[in-house]
Amino acid sequence: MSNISLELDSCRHYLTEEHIKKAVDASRLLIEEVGEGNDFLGWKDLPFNIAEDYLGEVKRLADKFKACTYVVCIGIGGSYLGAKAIISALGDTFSPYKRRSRPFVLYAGNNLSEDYLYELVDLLKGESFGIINISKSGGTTEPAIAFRILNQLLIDQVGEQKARDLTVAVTSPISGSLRQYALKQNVSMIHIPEDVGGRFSVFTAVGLLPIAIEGYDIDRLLQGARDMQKTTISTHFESNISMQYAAVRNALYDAGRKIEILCSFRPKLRYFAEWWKQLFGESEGKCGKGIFPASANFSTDLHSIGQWIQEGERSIFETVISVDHTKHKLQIPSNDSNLDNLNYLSGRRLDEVNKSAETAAKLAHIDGNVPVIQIKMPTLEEYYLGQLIYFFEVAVAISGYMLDVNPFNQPGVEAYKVNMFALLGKPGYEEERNNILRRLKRQ
Ligand SMILES: O=P(O)(O)OC[C@H]1O[C@H](O)[C@H](O)[C@@H](O)[C@@H]1O
Repeated sequence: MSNISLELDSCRHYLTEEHIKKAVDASRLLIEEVGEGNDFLGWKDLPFNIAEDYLGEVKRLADKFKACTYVVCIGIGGSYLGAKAIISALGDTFSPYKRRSRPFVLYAGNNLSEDYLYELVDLLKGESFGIINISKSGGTTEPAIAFRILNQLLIDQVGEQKARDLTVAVTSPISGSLRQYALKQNVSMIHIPEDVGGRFSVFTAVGLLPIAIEGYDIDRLLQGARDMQKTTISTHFESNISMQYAAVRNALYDAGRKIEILCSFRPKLRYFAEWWKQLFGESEGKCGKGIFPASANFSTDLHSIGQWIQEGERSIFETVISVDHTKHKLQIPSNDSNLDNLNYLSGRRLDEVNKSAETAAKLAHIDGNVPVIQIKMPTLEEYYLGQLIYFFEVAVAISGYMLDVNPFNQPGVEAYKVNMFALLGKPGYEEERNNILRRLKRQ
């Protein structure tokens, strides 16, 4: 079985002995569990430690929804991005418009848009649907509001008892209002281990349950993660691609490359990049430090921000996820009139054109002084996606430690929440409310 690999040709010269040493030291902190945030390292051994009972329960809960047309996955941040990343990478791009034998997973609670929820409710009216409500803390505002609205719709459509049967709560085993709700209402509940943070939770029910509902192979996903764990939980620089990636991106950062653009020529990886942005953004962006994680979808974006990438400020580097094989084959047909001048491509696979675009962009960007890191994966299958997720999880932990920040907290996310609660008049925020109202009057 081949593996995901890393190619650093255009940026290896940025690496110094000092960066390599820092990366080895950071790996040691992770492996010996003595770095900051070491009470949130449950993700590290999850692929090996996940109990058969727990996995069995995930599969049983997924089966509960078999007869539903839709299952709404309610959650925000780490509580939906991993599932959406994997499901989008594995799925048929046009599945919303095709007949399916499995339930279709929809997402809610990741924004506060009234139109979004109205339109979702409108779609679900009269349809058979279920809800998985995912929140580690159990009290995040966006998913809580979405659940209140969708739960009411479900009760109106099928009655209280059936609505309970069609709901699963994925939350903390200890505290939070979602847990209290599930206990009081006798709703099925599966826990997120306390020592696994939201953005590291793909290999818990947070990611596994929606992925299993869509019918994908969660055992293969975990196998990929396990195989990646064997080489990345190690201090051996030459064989540890997570450590190499962490080292080179820190070297690039020290050389003034403050923005990393995760790119791919596969639209199916668009949401993978969204998952990656949360993982790296929340883990590293603190204490006035951190690479800004951005993303681009090529070749689409070569026709928009491609200009900036080629000739704009040289503060960027690119990390390209290259996928070797497609799932389907499609040839470009010949055409007698050749009015579009495309006959030189007749009979050739579209993937050949896509790969040429990828090589062309890589060379052009290197020529334009953009360092390019390449991550190669054989196909978009569960096994390799499991590898890729785990590869990035280890990399961000090492990279964060190299930067001397705690990669496992996200204190900055609270700031907007406090202001929002104050503005909305949430009990307990009276003083903040007075301050913020005074401040707004002044503006
Ligand atoms: O799962 P929850 O507790 O609802 O949290 C959902 C998300 O929101 C928080 O504000 C954090 O920034 C994220 O790291 C987290 O994944």
